[in-house]
Order: sequence, then structure tokens, then C-alpha cells
Amino acid sequence: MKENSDMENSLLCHDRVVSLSRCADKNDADLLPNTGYRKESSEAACLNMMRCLSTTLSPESVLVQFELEMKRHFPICNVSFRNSKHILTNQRGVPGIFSMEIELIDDEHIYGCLMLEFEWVLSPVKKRLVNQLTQMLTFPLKNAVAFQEMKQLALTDSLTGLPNRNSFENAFQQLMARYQSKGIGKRFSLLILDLDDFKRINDKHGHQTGDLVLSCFADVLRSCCNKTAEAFRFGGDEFTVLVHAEGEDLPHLLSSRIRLAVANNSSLVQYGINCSIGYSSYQPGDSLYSLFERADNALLQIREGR
Ligand SMILES: Nc1nc2c(ncn2[C@@H]2O[C@H](COP(=O)(O)OP(=O)(O)OP(=O)(O)O)[C@@H](O)[C@H]2O)c(=O)[nH]1
Repeated sequence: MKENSDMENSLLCHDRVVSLSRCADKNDADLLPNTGYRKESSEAACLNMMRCLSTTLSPESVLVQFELEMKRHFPICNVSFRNSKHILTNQRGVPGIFSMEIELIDDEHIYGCLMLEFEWVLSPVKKRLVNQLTQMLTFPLKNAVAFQEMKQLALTDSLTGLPNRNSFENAFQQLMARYQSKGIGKRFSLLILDLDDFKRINDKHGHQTGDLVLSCFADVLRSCCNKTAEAFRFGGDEFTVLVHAEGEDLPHLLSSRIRLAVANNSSLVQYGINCSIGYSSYQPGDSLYSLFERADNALLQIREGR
């Protein structure tokens, strides 16, 4: 069998694929003289790959770890994965001169396809090793994608598609941490929105119509929010918006925009839908409870004042 110390080549050595991986340890027994590379059997490479891929549950991180691990063996440029639901890519805009498309097979079904671009043309032996290492990706990637989907479900309201109460509480904690670390003066606001007399819709038109009205209201709310305002379904006919930009009159402006959008939406108008909105701005020392309580009191005052 042919064996040389050319770093670009994997070697077919005693019928086993042997790749060259970068090695920082100068005393490594398998270090090839004056190269900084060591020989590694494909079994060892696969084991390494499996070990490194099993440590994360984020699909993007799985792909990045895969890429890093592949880089030990191959001059790789771009890695991307796609299946019917997902496209993950680390495309850097520098195309490789040689590409391979490898199907990831799971229980005899094709789970997705991995596109790899390399800086150099690969020898047949190297292609074999790429295939072998790529198949290692199937299970961790599938696992990570399933985990992400479950996480997404747990944080999303299934009727309206808006982030749910759990999401709202997470977002609040994140905002509070961010604003606290930037010091006093950085504020954000909370809007609480409650549909007026919504029970009447269910009682008069049925639960399905009630669902449609809630979805329609959520769409209107979404359309009024921008990058600095995020809407949530808090529960039932109650919604919240976190406004994470400074500006004292922002909550007021957003409330007016939402009320106008509701009044101009024919689907909501036909059911006589109105909403009450109360808001409060974050003050240093506030908890979610105190901020929520102030916004809720403001909402009650608006209702009592009518
Ligand atoms: N269709 C539908 N109804 C829901 C859903 N979640 C909660 N509800 C109903 O929403 C209604 C909320 O009633 P209330 O809390 O009294 O609110 P309201 O009728 O708007 O009264 P005010 O807030 O005082 O104006 C209840 O009848 C719930 O059954 C849902 O997902 N779909």
C-alpha cells in the first residue's frame, strides 16, 4: 500500500482509511516528522467525531462542531445542511473548488442532505472518509433539530403562533439582566392588552369564532410591533408587549397604533372587538411582578374611567 507524508492525502493503509489530523503535541508517538500532523485511523476519527457531536443540542452548534472536526482532516470551506423543513448553513461566500452532496440516511429514510465544499479535489480514499464521517452527523443533528422543535413548541402559543407566557417571562428576565448591566437610565416598558367582553364572542358566536378573533387580534398586534417591540399571548384573551427601546412616549404611541389597527380591521370590527391597554415602564428595582402590577392597575383605571 502506498503511504506518504503529504498532508493533503488520506492514506489507504493496510486496507483501513487513515487520515492526517493536525496535532499540537510534539511528543505524540504518531506525529509525522516535521509536519505537525499525526496519523489517525478512520475508527478513531469517527469516535472523536461522535464524542464531539454528542455534546450539544443546538443544530447550528452541531454543524459548527462537525465543521471544526472535519477541518482536522480536510481543507473544508463551506458546510450546509437542508431537509424539507430546515436549512442550516455556514456559507462564507468563498466557494470551494470541489463540492460533495451527501445524503444523511436514517432508518433507510433520507433525513436530509449535507453539502460540503473543499479547497482541494478529494481523492477517492478521502471521499470515503468524508462519507464515513458525515454519516456520524445524522443522529446528533436529528436529535438537535427535534430538541429545538420541542423547545419552540414549549415557547409558542399554538393558536396564535405568538410566543407564550413562558417566552414572555424569559424575555423579561433577559431584558432586565441586559438593562441592569448597562446601568440606571436604560428602561423598557410593558403593555398589557385585554380584549373587552371577549366571553360574549364565545357565548354568542361559538368557541371557534372566538379562536378566529384571537388569531386575528394576534396578527394585528404582530403587525404593529417592530424590532423593538415583541408581542406575547399571556393567556386567554390577555396579551403583552415588551418594548425594549428608550423613549417615554413609546408605550403611548404603540398603544395608539394598536387601537387604531384594531379599529381598522374589518374582521375584528364585525364582532365589535375593542381592547384595553395599560402600560408601565421599568424602574430600577422592579420585578416582573411589580412592573406587571403597575401596568395592570393602569389597565383597570382605563376600564373604570369609561
Ligand atoms: N375561543 C377561545 N376562548 C378562550 C380561549 N382562552 C380563553 N377563552 C375564553 O375567554 C374568556 C375570557 O373571559 P373573561 O376573562 O371574563 O374576559 P372578558 O369576557 O373579556 O371580560 P373583560 O376582560 O372583563 O372585558 C373566557 O370565556 C374563556 O373561556 C381560547 O383559546 N379560545
